[in-house]
Amino acid sequence: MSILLPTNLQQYPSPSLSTSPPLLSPSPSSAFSFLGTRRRCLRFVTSSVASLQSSVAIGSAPAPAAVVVERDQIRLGLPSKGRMAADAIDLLKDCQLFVKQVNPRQYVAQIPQLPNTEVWFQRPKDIVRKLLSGDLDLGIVGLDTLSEYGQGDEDLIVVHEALNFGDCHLSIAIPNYGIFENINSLKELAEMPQWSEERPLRVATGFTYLGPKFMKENGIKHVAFSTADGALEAAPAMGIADAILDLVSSGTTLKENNLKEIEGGVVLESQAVLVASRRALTDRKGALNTVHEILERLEAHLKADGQFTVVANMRGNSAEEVAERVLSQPSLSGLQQGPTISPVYCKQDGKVSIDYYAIVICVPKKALYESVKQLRAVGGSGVLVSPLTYIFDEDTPRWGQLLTNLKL
Ligand SMILES: Nc1ncnc2c1ncn2[C@@H]1O[C@H](COP(=O)(O)OP(=O)(O)OP(=O)(O)O)[C@@H](O)[C@H]1O
Ligand SMILES: O=P(O)(O)OC[C@H]1O[C@H](OP(=O)(O)OP(=O)(O)O)[C@H](O)[C@@H]1O
Ligand SMILES: [Mg+2]
Repeated sequence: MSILLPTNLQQYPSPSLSTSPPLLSPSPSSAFSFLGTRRRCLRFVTSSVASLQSSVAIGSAPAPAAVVVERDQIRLGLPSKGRMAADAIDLLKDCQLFVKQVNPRQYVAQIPQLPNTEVWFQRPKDIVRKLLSGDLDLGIVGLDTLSEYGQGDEDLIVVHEALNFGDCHLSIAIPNYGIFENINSLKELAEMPQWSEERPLRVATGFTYLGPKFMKENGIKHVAFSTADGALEAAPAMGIADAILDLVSSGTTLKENNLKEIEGGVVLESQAVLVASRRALTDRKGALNTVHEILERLEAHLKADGQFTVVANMRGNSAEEVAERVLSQPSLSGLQQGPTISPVYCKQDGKVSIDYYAIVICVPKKALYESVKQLRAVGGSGVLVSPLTYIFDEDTPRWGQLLTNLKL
């Protein structure tokens, strides 16, 4: 199986973990479509071809436009540094997938539990770019980065959309003073008389794809974007911009810079996602199996992570009667399955009898105290609460969705 790569984007010519040498093949026209990221690749290849053409002039063989790399290893991209890096590794660890990185400056690592998979540490935006170019097969990044740099490319498939870390949202913010003091919604902002073709609303953002797209979708015409690499919240006070479009999590940076969010100004809710290249899943041997295993582990862990196991004793005449009492409680009646009820055998005066039943239920962490109160209300005692590590269902719903998406 093979993936097509622009010639000079092969950045890992001899990775110690790869076994197969690169093979040559013609480039498909689809390899460089309308996307910005791909346009960058195209420029790269075009200049490479130009320099190769001059070498043709002095007698070398004509160069192929693209290279197909066959490799046995599935490549998973993880953030090399920044907010997402440690959390991504921790999440995998919680799924019993241990990333063995010899030292933090080494950008390749292995996961012994997935022998056909190698981890490559990259900046999040480069993970998306390399998924598109075929240099990576899977990746963990924020949905914001995926949306900004993936630009809706159909080759990118979100396999798990809620990895439970990196929560933030991409939002428009404006000053909470001056002409903006009474502006509280995107509609009000758009309708301000100040903006015209000559003097548009100036927005500073690092999201130069999502920003204009959002404004266009919301019918905001007189708008101009500028960009910077960070500390965007300074732009309005510096007089460089009227508004900013940036990520917000705690809201502290906005507050400290006298900025406020506005109704209708949220472009995207984001958290970490597992993303795969469609081409890799359909063409690369072993990729689908690897995704299945990672997905099963993630789902089992993430589902369990939000719940506790609760065990309680309950006096009763029969298991059915105890079950009815438990299920009469509003917080407990929504249980997907269960309660599991087992008789507790007691020996009294040489006779074995059943006076109590042990009930086992799983409850959402947020509903724990309410559930305990309701258990007590129907006669529960000796309530034990323990963390749940994994819940393996019959199959993962996301796996079914993935197969449908891949038309498999
Ligand atoms: N408060 C936040 N600010 C920025 N990103 C956040 C925040 N909270 C969660 N995130 C997530 O973390 C990602 C950014 O992580 P980090 O800043 O390490 O990335 P980066 O892409 O390396 O940034 P840069 O290239 O600007 O240094 C975002 O894409 C987003 O998904
Ligand atoms: O809502 P908060 O919790 O305050 O977080 C939001 C801020 O964090 C990020 O900046 P970062 O720390 O990455 O700095 P930078 O913009 O200078 O790169 C983001 O760009 C916001 O400025
Ligand atoms: Mg910032």
